[in-house]
Amino acid sequence: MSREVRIQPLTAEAFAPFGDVIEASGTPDKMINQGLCGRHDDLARLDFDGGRAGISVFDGAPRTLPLTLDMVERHPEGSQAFLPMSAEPFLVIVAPDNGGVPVRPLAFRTAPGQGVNYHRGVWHGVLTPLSSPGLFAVVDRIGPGANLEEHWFDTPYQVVE
Ligand SMILES: NC(=O)N[C@@H](O)C(=O)O
Ligand code: NI
Repeated sequence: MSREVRIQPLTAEAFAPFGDVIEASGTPDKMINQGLCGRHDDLARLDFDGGRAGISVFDGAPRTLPLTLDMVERHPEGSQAFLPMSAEPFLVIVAPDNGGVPVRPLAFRTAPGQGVNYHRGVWHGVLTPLSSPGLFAVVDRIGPGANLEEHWFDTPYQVVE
């Protein structure tokens, strides 16, 4: 079976088994600030078991395509959200789990203005900007323990356009 993974556009529906797409889509849940701001409310399921929520900034080096994907990781005790601090698309890679092992991954390209929240324990590729600046606000668990499990594929996948 081919080890090529084709990139697809990110949609909330396709990403739903893995997490939440964070974006201002459709009608705001409410208008605030004297009608000058639309609030798109409560867009992500957050989880920080045994810890607390933290906000960090990641400054990621941009990657080129095709991308050799040799590892995915997961955070057993918490969710992890990536909110781009630029309008540049980035690559989102996730993989279904089969008995504690990730199977064939999926790759998505975000649209400008889209962020993602990986649900607790979901296999994902590490932050993969596609251009500079690779700046992201990251909301994830701050607490004891590594909260990190890595899986290195015996044979890497090639993520392609
Ligand atoms: N290790 C770390 O903080 N970052 C990764 O979890 C990632 O998903 O990029
Ligand atoms: Ni992560």
